[in-house]
Amino acid sequence: MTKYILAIDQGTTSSRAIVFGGDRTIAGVGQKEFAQIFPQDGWVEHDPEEIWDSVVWSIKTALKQAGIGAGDVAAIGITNQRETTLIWDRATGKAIHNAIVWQDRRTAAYCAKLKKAGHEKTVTKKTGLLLDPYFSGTKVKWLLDNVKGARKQAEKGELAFGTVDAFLIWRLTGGKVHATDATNAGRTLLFDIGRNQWDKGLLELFDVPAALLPEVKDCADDFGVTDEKLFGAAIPILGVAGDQHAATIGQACFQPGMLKSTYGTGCFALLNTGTDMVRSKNRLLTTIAYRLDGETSYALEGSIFIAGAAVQWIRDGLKLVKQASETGPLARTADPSQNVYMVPAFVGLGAPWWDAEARGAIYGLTRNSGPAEIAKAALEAVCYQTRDLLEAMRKDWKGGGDTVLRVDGGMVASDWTMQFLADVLDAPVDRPVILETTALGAAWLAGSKAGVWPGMKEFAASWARDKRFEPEMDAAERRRKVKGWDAAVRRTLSV
Ligand SMILES: Nc1ncnc2c1ncn2[C@@H]1O[C@H](COP(=O)(O)OP(=O)(O)O)[C@@H](O)[C@H]1O
Ligand SMILES: O=P(O)(O)OC[C@H](O)CO
Repeated sequence: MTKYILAIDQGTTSSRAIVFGGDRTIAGVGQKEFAQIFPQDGWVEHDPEEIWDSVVWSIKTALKQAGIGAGDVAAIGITNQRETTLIWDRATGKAIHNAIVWQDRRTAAYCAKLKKAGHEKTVTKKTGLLLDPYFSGTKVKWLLDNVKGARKQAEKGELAFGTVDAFLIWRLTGGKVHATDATNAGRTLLFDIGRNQWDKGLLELFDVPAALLPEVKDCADDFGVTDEKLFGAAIPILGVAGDQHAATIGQACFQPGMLKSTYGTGCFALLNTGTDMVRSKNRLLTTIAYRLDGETSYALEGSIFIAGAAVQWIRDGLKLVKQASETGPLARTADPSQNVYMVPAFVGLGAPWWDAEARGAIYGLTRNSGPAEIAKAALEAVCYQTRDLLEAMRKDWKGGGDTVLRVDGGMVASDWTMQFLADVLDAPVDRPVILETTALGAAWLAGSKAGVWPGMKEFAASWARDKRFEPEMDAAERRRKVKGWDAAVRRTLSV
């Protein structure tokens, strides 16, 4: 029996497909970036066809690189940028509008209105989330209200809503399956994470017809088979999880108290709290970590909207470097006597501030400040923000944030950043050998379901560390730096 597993990692800036061999090493990779569309201040969109084309291209490339055909693949696992919202026509499979990306703030005023009317408490109780434009619910309403004829069509059952996973499942199965998994459903504002079902009251509040919704399945489940015409053979889709949940799995954070943080476009820290649905008193989110065999494990989550995106801005916007990897070495050359802080609130601030109207700022510039100081401030900002999240976790859950932080995502390639992270957290930071933890998590879901990969225990035991970063900064210096950061954030908040 074939043991190859194909993971599709559909991220914010690129789509990746990775073929894992039976020994869980990478046999082939395909990756394609796609356009970020910014129609207005605070709006972010993706072209659904570009997402689809980049996924198909990546799959074909990964299979070719691995030297195998679709018939050699035992199963597919899908993981995806979460919350990004699509609505498509069930008859044609065509989306009715560009995808509205998780970073998009167009529904900020509507969220503020709902908050003012006192709805946040109920919403948080059911969903573990907050009334913020980040999540899908208000994006769905925006599409139904702003695309001509959409609401009528939705009510007649002619349209389908989904996050990117559901859209890909629909396309991959040739329109046969309309399904998502519990982790993705849990980010929509429409799903009760305690009762594990779509919630009638929330659908009414956000004015979303039930006819739009996908079926919600476990993370390791039967999501149909790919249309044979696509890759030459039908492949079963057996695993699905939002990317941060897949990274939690890929990092083997299966025990309560284990913590991971992923540094891609944004940064997302998840603390496994087991079957305990911990309620945050510090504006963190309660989220489904994963749902396996009908049993739900929960996590506390801190979400930062801009991490690697600040590095991209330094590369593409300011053109201070040619490659993202040059930012760490550049930061190393910065003048240590300068106190430059960047608060990268390009699309508002996420946890624990949740300020949709805040915008980015740089403080402490002098005539001597240059590219090195700005690059350093951008990398440091990601670390300070992680500290803010961990401080909140420590308050919310005994033992929360006191363990080693397992890190992954594009940015963790920067040793300089990881050392500064350990320094400001005053905690060890572990970087694993396999940095593609998100894809690995999706592959494990599919591989274990297919019976070709080991169960949770054996998989967790195979997690291997590449490098541990120990804190080296002295306490007084840490306090001084964090104080400066706190002041910079205060000056950036919109209210
Ligand atoms: N060596 C590096 N130093 C700092 N940032 C990096 C480095 N390599 C990649 N990045 C940043 O990491 C991000 C890409 O990470 P990735 O996990 O692929 O993101 P996503 O899944 O959100 O598309 C980019 O924003 C890029 O700027
Ligand atoms: O594309 P990423 O890796 O930054 O992840 C996006 C998140 O899932 C958004 O919630």
